[in-house]
Amino acid sequence: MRIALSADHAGYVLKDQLASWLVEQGHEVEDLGTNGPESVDYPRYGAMLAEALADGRADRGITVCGSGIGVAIAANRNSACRCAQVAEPLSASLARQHNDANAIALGARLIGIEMAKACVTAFLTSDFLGGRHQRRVDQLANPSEQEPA
Ligand SMILES: O=C(CO)[C@H](O)[C@H](O)[C@H](O)COP(=O)(O)O
Repeated sequence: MRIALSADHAGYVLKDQLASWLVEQGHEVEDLGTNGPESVDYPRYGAMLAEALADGRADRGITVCGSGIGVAIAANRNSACRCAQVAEPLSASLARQHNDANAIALGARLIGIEMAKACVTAFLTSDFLGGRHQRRVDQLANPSEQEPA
């Protein structure tokens, strides 16, 4: 699978660990940075991840900041991106099964490498269930099709 990764300064160590591990597993990884501890601003890194998904360079995305929240908010400003902030594997599976998430955001200050790998494995191996979930995902892209309350 082609997987794009990005991180801010709080997440780059975890991002690099995940990138090496994913390459070992045979995935094609695009590392969008950042690549050092200098303080950077997360909106750029969330946005770059979403752009890699939007233009078709990546099938899935993983983005990391201190909490996973900032990069997720930034990535989700691009309508091509459905990014779920997750801290355990069940949420990562549900993000695929119900939300057809094409990206996850991890918090490097919240979870360690083994939990991060468990989340990524669940994200990469779970399939979208379609059906009623497809209707809802379609509504995300086109809010005018939402059913009245
Ligand atoms: O966006 C965040 C919080 O929602 C991320 O966790 C950032 O990595 C964090 O805000 C960075 O904080 P720092 O004090 O500038 O290292």
